[in-house]
Amino acid sequence: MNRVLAGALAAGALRRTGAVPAVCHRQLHKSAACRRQAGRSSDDYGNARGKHLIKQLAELQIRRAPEDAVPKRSGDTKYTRVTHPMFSEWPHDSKIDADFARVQRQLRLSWFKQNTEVRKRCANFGIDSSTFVEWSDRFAQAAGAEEIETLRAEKLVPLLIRDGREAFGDYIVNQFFAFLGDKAPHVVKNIGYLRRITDLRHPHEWAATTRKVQRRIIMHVGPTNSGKTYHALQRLQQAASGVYCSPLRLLAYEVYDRMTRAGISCSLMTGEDRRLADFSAPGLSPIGMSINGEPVTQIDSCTIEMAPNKPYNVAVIDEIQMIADRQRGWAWTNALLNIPAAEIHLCGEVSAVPIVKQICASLDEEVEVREYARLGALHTSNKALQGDWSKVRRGDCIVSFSRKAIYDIKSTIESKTGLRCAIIYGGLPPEARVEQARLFNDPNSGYDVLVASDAIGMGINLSIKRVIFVELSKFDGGSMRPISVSQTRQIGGRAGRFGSGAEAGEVTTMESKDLKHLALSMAKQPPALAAVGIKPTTEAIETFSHQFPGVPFSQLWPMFRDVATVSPGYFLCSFHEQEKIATLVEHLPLSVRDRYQFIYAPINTRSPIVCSCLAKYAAAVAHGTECLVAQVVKLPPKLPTNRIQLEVFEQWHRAITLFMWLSFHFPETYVELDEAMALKTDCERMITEGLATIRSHKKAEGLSPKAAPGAKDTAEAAGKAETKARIREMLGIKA
Ligand SMILES: Nc1ncnc2c1ncn2[C@@H]1O[C@H](COP(=O)(O)OP(=O)(O)OP(=O)(O)O)[C@@H](O)[C@H]1O
Repeated sequence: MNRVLAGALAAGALRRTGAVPAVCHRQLHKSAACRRQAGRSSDDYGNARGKHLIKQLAELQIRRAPEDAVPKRSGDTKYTRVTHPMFSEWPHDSKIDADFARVQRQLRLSWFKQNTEVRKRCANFGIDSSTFVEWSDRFAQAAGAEEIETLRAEKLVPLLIRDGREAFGDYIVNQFFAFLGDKAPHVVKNIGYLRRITDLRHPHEWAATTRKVQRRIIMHVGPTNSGKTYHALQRLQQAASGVYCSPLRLLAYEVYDRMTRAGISCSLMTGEDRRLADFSAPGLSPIGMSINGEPVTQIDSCTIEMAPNKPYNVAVIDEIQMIADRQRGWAWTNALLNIPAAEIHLCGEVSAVPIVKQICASLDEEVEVREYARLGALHTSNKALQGDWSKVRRGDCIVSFSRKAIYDIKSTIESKTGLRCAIIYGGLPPEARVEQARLFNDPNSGYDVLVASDAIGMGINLSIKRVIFVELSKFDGGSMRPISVSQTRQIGGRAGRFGSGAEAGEVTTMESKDLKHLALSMAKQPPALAAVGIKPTTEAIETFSHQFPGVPFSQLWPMFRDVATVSPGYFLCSFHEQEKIATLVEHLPLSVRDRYQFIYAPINTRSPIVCSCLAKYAAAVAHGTECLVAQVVKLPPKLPTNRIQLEVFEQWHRAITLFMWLSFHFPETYVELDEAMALKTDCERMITEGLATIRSHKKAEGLSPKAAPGAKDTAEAAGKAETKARIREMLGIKA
């Protein structure tokens, strides 16, 4: 079958087998002339085609009906089209899946051979065009003949479905270099050495001292609101020394606050904020020892990226399922592998159990699993709101994933129901999110409803009675993707928080068409995690860079990824954001180490203000001068009066927190930490005051309920143009 497929592919005969829809075939063989006519480069074309194929996959997932699939047509018993949201976690266990999957893989391999971006990446290693054609052909043939273990359909298809086109493309290129290293080492100069220095197969060996510690791993798993974190924190509170590792600054601060209030000396370490434990209590000296020499309780609360490698009695790592996150997963892996604590408590979803057990087994460490049931009932309603915003009531949380839609929904609800809405989304500073949550939770604040994005999925205690999903798909930077089962459950599970006064929670959707999918997701366990993220060490990047003198850092980074090797059960975290940052500071004379620091700065490269500030900040390090926050950050003098102006403040806030983050990495350059903190507080005040007064320009009365989110608004467009002009002015960019 595989040979047949491989041959068929080469002969362009896939379509005749009936295995691939005609449209795919046409897409694959569209001529260069067509591309020119469409005004696209061949690269763009490659991407568009990739997108198209992914869409085809979504629409054409023909397989045997699983027990929980939604039948599209009555009487269709043999096959069913399974789309959203099961698509994001497509099981691949039946025969037809495997066959279909092989076809998809062939399509991707074919894409690989034709993609100009791939050719460019190979050219970075000195592979010329004809050599590429020869060896990519052999590679595709070997894969088609199932000769390459790592390219078997069972492995590739979940990867494609779960992680998307970009990660999949990276994986194929990486496997191509592995193939060359094996079969044609002469094609790439020094390939053996390059693969040795990019060998990341043994991450547990990076912390040799931890391996000497006898560790006990305890996993607290269960659905949201089941008391997992509560139990782990109870244990931490009793420990003589310990650390809490949080996915969010907000949560790290909450634990710091909780410990300090309980009279336990606790320090806080986040990227932007460091607070030492208060040893001013009588009998305690500043080094953490009581006067008679007995050690005192010392707890550290930190964000996961800051997890220190120092000995503790107890370490708590929260939201362990994030270990599989494509961007940040490495931080959880580092914490799990490296913290030398006698007891490690992991809190999170049950989906993380198998992979954690697998990793710990390789370390000869046993895992004890404690499962918890949800505290308080949660049910999925069998009725949607059917687009009727007047049905929104007190205690509801409306969930949408676009910032603009959130403001529009707020405006619509306020005008249609007279209820007042608080709002929470990822772009708001954590302090403003806490304030909005407080307003929503406080029955006397005058706020009744919450309109929020998935930012509520973690870390904020909310007294929500009912969660209403306006949509179940989210833009992931490249395309709209259904949110995963895990995300849906995490967000939906916010309804009926234990101890919030709303013990029985309800989940529903705005539109009836989404209700079935919501019910499926809420009833389903997220699938077991397949792999955990890692990132290369600075030393590995440094050694690699010496092999390519003169090659820009932004290019070095993907080159490293192309040849690196990781063990099964691990993946290299996405570098795409890092590549963008590397490009921003490319022109500056920075050392490899300094560049490495900058590219892991926690910034959103879609924010023009933050990007511009980063370049200015980095210039100070490169030129050895001091950088004063006031020289770079220029807060607008007036309060924001619309959401576009508010966005400018949000961006400035991120620029200030970036300054604070850098001040811990380059203390001699960024010296005005106190001034930065004052500016940050000022910015937060203006955002909070702005939020209280902002109303959409739109007359929501006249809008149809469905049109409310995402509707065009000319006043806002004018506001946007004005704000853009202001941003340009502030950044000194000519129009
Ligand atoms: N045994 C308990 N006694 C008192 N309060 C509890 C208990 N268990 C949990 N809680 C409270 O219930 C709420 C939910 O608990 P917790 O945050 O530990 O749940 P979780 O399973 O970690 O949920 P999530 O994953 O959503 O954070 C918290 O406010 C917590 O303090």
